Amino acid sequence: MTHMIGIADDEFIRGNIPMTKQEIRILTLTKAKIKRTDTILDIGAGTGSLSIEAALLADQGKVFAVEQKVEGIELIHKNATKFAVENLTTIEGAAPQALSEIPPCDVIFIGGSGKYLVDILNRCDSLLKPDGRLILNCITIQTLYESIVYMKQHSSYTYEAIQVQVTRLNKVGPYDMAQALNPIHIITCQKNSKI
Ligand SMILES: C[S@@+](CC[C@H](N)C(=O)[O-])C[C@H]1O[C@@H](n2cnc3c(N)ncnc32)[C@H](O)[C@@H]1O
Repeated sequence: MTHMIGIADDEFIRGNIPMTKQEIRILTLTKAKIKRTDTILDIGAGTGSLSIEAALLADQGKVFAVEQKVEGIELIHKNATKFAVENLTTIEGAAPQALSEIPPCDVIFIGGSGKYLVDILNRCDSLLKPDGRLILNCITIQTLYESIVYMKQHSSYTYEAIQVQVTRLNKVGPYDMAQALNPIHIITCQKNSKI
């Protein structure tokens, strides 16, 4: 059965690793246009919330979840077990070095890159199939800027970007109080097969 995206945040097992929130996850997965047989790479997979939903959508494909923190890897394993996901492989280590064994991909997510963004983008460029999609979730302005500059310098891509800032109404006693989540930029990059 096709997975309906939008698992609630509190359904995931969480620790001290920042997790992509439900509303951002929904948008990110929608932009990726995942097909059931896709091979997907999630760089900076954190708790695995995005990887898990991607794996449920690509139930006849594969997801590779790359995360540099041991706690994240443990959380991804726990969440994969909780959601009965069997088509997900974790890779512990920092990109781009940790990407040496990844096969060609239909979809790549970058949710964390540290100081290595351009090297990671170069490696992703060699991994992404023609017509593949690369989706960046940018928390910092530097990641946003470097990614846009990279895409402008590489004519094999077209891209669009949005800024999203979600405010949830949380229950506080008898009240519903607005509580803002961090703004984020989502860049959707499409690799063209014809240039
Ligand atoms: C905002 S979190 C990602 C959240 C994740 N999408 C989720 O749903 O839980 C960013 C993650 O990227 C990881 N990270 C940062 N740079 C990395 C790199 N170069 N290679 C692998 N992981 C990296 C961090 O350890 C962190 O867990």
